[in-house]
Amino acid sequence: MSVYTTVTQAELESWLAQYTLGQLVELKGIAAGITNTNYFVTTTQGRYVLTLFETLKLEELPYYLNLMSHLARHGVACPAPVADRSDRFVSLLAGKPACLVSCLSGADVAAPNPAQCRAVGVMMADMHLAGDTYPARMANPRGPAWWSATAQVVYPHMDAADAAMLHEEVAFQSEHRFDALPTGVIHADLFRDNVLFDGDSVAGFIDFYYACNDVLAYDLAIALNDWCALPDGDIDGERARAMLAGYQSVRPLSDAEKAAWPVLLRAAGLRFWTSRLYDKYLPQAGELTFTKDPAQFQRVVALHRQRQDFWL
Ligand SMILES: Nc1ncnc2c1ncn2[C@@H]1O[C@H](COP(=O)(O)OP(=O)(O)O)[C@@H](O)[C@H]1O
Ligand SMILES: N[C@@H](CCOP(=O)(O)O)C(=O)O
Repeated sequence: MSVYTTVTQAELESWLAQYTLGQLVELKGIAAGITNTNYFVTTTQGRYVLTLFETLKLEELPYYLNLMSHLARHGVACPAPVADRSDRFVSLLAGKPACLVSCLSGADVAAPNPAQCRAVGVMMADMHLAGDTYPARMANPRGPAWWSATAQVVYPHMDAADAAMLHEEVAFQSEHRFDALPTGVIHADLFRDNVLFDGDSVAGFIDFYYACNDVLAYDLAIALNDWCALPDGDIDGERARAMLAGYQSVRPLSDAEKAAWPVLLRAAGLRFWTSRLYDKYLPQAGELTFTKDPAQFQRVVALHRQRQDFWL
């Protein structure tokens, strides 16, 4: 469940008085999600999603909410934050930073087809182009410095062979620099549970709270490792080619990005292998970790190490 903070009707009514959204009709908790508390909020003016941030602080939120607003204004399918009468996207509710965003239609897809993978590729490229005019900057909090430090913390909990492989991957990535590749705003966590679909059309990307400035093709590698993965960690070539073709129909990859692609796929696998290991061995109180199997990403990385064809 993902209602960590309970909001009463009365609390919400009083908070909603800061907005021009009419009267509260319904407040309903959302079961899905891991990090934050989410509710569907219906008012006499429409339907919204209320998020109470459980870990991010008030002063950290403008980067993400202004980004979503920027992307939505540029035609990217994503929730648009709603401003209150003081023109703020975020303020405290029940002691937590809280915001309202537009409610999207659609649902996430557990077993995507090639057409859906292509549509995600197209929308990601649109998002990368739209992000070009977003002025704020955010370093990637889950970059090489983070995975190197986190690996040190998890090694003692791991089987010796697995720890050796993790060590090799961290060392391998440290030998590669991506300074010459195009950078910009990336989502950085565009997994299947962060995209809503209406049929084969993207209804919206959600959960932008890992968004940051980093290598654009790395974002595509993160998405491909999840959207195109088979249960054994191998990649379904048909879905991978569809996602890459969709992306490149809007933003063709440069020769330098293509040359870096195999290393980026391993970097994307390493990032989530490491975070899942950390969550498994050092779970935070109240955190839901049962769906996040580190072995899936270890297999993804192991297979990328042996691969010759990268679908380009
Ligand atoms: N703007 C939105 N429109 C419709 N549904 C949404 C929206 N934002 C979130 N949801 C629903 O809430 C669920 C949890 O949201 P998510 O951002 O993934 O939460 P968390 O940050 O806790 O992981 C999603 O799976 C989706 O069903
Ligand atoms: N999509 C990720 C979860 C988000 O990353 P984390 O660093 O918060 O664990 C996954 O499926 O592992």
